[in-house]
Amino acid sequence: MIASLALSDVACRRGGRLLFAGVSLSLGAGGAALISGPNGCGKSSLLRLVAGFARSFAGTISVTGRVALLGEASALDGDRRLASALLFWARLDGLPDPPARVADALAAVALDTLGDVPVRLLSTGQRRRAALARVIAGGAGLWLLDEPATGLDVASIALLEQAIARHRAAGGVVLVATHQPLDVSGALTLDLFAHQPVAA
Ligand SMILES: Nc1ncnc2c1ncn2[C@@H]1O[C@H](COP(=O)(O)OP(=O)(O)OP(=O)(O)O)[C@@H](O)[C@H]1O
Repeated sequence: MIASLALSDVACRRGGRLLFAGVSLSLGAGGAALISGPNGCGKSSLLRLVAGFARSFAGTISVTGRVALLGEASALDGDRRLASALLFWARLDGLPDPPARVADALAAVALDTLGDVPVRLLSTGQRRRAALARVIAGGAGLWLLDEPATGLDVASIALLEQAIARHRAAGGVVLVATHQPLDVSGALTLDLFAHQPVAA
């Protein structure tokens, strides 16, 4: 799996306000970083910059490999059955054997018995795990996970941590914005609060 991420002196401006500046980070194969900081300091905004959905105000961002963003919305069709909704995206990803990829991803998040259930009927935590299954099945090298543990029970948090560990062992890279402590061994930590601009 090919993946790397390098941020150099990145600054972000939203709504006319500088959120953070001077953010640098380098992650190679198997690397991980946990982004922390109070509400509104720009964690989600940083992930969106890396995903290419917005432009940084300053600095450079370089990404190698495909990127998957786990955000608030799962983008899974609520009317489709879970396995079918995942299959839709897995086919678009163009990787070999999409049904097997989906089955493996569902097993990884312990939703393998719910593949026939329409997405809209899933519970909050199950929907979050379904979104993670989509990331797992997609095979992207760089995972951008925005509050992936929100709504998850203890067992599901362990599954999330295992999925991250497996992804890194395969050479993947993970950038996680989280308020909750997660067991991600050897992860770098990035406290965005420390990068808030100093008032003039
Ligand atoms: N499109 C936008 N236009 C203007 N301001 C925005 C936009 N998107 C986000 N913001 C502002 O940028 C700031 C940072 O938001 P962001 O969602 O990145 O914070 P966060 O650190 O992820 O917060 P939380 O911990 O609450 O998830 C907030 O004040 C938000 O209102």
